[in-house]
Amino acid sequence: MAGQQGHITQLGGLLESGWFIGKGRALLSRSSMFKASKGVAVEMIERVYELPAFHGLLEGKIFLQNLPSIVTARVLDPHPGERILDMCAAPGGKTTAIAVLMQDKGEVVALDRTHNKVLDILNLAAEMRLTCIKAYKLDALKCLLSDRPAVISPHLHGESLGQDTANQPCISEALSEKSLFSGAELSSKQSYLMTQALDCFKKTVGGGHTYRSKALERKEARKAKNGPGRGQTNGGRAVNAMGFVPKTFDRVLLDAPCSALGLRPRLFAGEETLEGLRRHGAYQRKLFDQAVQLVRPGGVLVYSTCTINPGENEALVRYALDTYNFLSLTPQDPKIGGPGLVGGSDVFDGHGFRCWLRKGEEHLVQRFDPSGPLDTIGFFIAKFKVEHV
Ligand SMILES: C[S@@+](CC[C@H](N)C(=O)[O-])C[C@H]1O[C@@H](n2cnc3c(N)ncnc32)[C@H](O)[C@@H]1O
Repeated sequence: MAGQQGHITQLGGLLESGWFIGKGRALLSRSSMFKASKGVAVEMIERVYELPAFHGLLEGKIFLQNLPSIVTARVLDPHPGERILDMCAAPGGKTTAIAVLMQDKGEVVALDRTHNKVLDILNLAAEMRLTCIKAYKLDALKCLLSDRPAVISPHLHGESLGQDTANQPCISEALSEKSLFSGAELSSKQSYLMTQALDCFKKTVGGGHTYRSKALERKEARKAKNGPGRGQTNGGRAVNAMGFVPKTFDRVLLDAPCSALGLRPRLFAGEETLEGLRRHGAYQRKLFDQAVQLVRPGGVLVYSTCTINPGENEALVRYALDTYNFLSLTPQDPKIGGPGLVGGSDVFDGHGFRCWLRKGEEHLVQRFDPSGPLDTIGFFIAKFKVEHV
């Protein structure tokens, strides 16, 4: 694309490998376009394709997804009736794709650490009329109940307990015989926590002696007047989760926050430093350490990113396989992306990101190259079988 502010610009071109998508008037100078992170750069005045905007159109029926995102949900291979965890879920693209594949039967637990993003997930689920999605606000670095101090969080008392007991994961875990008594060996800390949660539940709800704070009474009055609010939220408030019992999910998806170096179009690039890339890698490993413990024996863990940085992709796989001997890479279906990178690079030395895949492992992952013929965003998917006992 060429042009100066105010000039008519041809977008795209009639190149053999490209498209002519129309003519537009540049509203910013070329240099401002590449500096601005927001705003309208070009006003389209003549289009070849009159494509409508997808968002807001056919609400609940269409949700625009990148091809690798759909592939990720399919690679996870969720089945109706299963219990799935989507650890970093907002805005819920993959969460909803998973729920659709499960025919809305079973449970998809979707987490995000940001309150409003949890509301986005709930809104999207409500829009698509998917009832098996339960979204909670939780820092996925603190997903494991065994990591919590052996005290009951204040949110178990009073208001939130009275409002939405069914949606409190720790309580529903505590009440679920499956989690409490079948197979999952609980540490003394977890048992203590469970007992406390049960006691708390019996005292406040089960026994009929419900404690009702003034704040709860005010909230209930508002709810009676205004309706229940959006989705499963309490009048627009996301529910906090405390964490989950280890080894209780059939499948876990970690679609990790990343450097997003695969995203296209990317008008503003060049912010990342090597140190920043390393920080992403370190953060992803911490999230992975949580994810791996939540999968039941024989279950599946899928790790994905929308970056092309091997330090966040192949190096994470190396870390996973070298750290957890009960993990193995498992073939993916569908397999559309190319092979992963074998070897390593000294550029990533010093923080354990130097080593990537070993020969033979490259075909068990999918790497989507944004400059390749598939014309997708850059993306990476690894699928692990979890065999711990
Ligand atoms: C790559 S996006 C997820 C995209 C989403 N899976 C989808 O397909 O729609 C990463 C998300 O992780 C969330 N996140 C980052 N750190 C987190 C943490 N410690 N706990 C929970 N969520 C986190 C961010 O808020 C962001 O929404």
